[in-house]
Amino acid sequence: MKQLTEAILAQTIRVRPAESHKGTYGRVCLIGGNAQFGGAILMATEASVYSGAGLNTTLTDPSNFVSLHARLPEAMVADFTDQSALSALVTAANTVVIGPGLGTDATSLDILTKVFRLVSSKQTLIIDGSAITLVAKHDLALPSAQLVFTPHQMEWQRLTGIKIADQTDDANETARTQLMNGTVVLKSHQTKIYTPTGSYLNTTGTPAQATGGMGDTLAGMIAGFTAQFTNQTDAILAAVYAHSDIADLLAKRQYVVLPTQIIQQLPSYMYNHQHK
Ligand SMILES: NC(=O)C1=CN([C@@H]2O[C@H](COP(=O)(O)OP(=O)(O)OC[C@H]3O[C@@H](n4cnc5c(N)ncnc54)[C@H](O)[C@@H]3O)[C@@H](O)[C@H]2O)[C@@H](O)CC1
Ligand SMILES: Nc1ncnc2c1ncn2[C@@H]1O[C@H](COP(=O)(O)OP(=O)(O)O)[C@@H](O)[C@H]1O
Ligand SMILES: [Mg+2]
Repeated sequence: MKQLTEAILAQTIRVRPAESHKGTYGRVCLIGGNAQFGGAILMATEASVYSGAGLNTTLTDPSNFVSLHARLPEAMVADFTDQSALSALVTAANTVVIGPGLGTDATSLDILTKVFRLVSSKQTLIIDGSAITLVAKHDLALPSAQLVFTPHQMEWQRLTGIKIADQTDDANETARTQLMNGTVVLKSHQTKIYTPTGSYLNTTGTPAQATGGMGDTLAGMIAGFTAQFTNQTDAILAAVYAHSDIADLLAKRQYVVLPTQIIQQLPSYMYNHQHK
């Protein structure tokens, strides 16, 4: 297993060409946030916007529209039960993220299965939070897209049946290949990333990050990075590294680091780590 270092940032985050526009930096479609978990999709969306994705649209429960717009006028919104909006927005996206705060009821399952039918092989699909639990519970067939699963250890246990104590590198890599030809970001105090081209250990991170919404924020960052940077594996690795590196920087002076504080740091952090 290779260790991730700061080199992944310069390898991934490029100086922006002058001759470019919002369309150059990708379209992200984020799906989640039921009436109970609006904060999750709000943080994921904010992380994608602040990572620099060119256009961001959030499909969520309408009860979240006002709060989302009040915090984040840059993002567009649509009702996640509106079939024609879902269809148009998912098919137009470069990167789709589904799951933060989606919930696991019949409506959530219906949305997830529709999204699985809509995505195609050129798109990156990030499956997080409730969407992972739904795939596990209903044994859903996976679509042909560039798949990225972002489970924490309990979600990985649900998905693979491997108990947390038995989640060794060999078992995890075997389970990844059985599941799909995609990437697994297995989140814990030492996050590991299993990709078709190798496995990586994240070397950044702090217990100051152990608070609700931290993974929702990572899912949004992975969306923002994959939408605008060409190499999808590097984009995932750079997002994982940056998410926890920013937390480490803040934790030098803070007992707890909030997901929204990490998001606020993204534009300056990326400015400091961009490369020609
Ligand atoms: N503000 C919000 O709206 C929030 C919404 N959330 C959403 O709530 C839904 C349920 O997700 P949860 O993860 O809370 O619930 P889950 O029931 O999926 O998992 C949490 C359980 O897993 C256990 N666990 C074991 N190892 C763990 C590890 N390494 N990391 C994290 N948990 C571990 C925890 O102790 C806990 O009992 C998701 O859709 C998620 O996106 C959460 O992100 C919390 C914040
Ligand atoms: N003790 C810790 N050390 C380092 N990182 C942590 C620690 N606890 C949690 N994290 C990170 O916080 C995030 C938690 O993700 P997740 O459990 O999905 O949160 P949520 O669903 O509440 O948003 C992951 O990126 C994980 O690596
Ligand atoms: Mg989560």
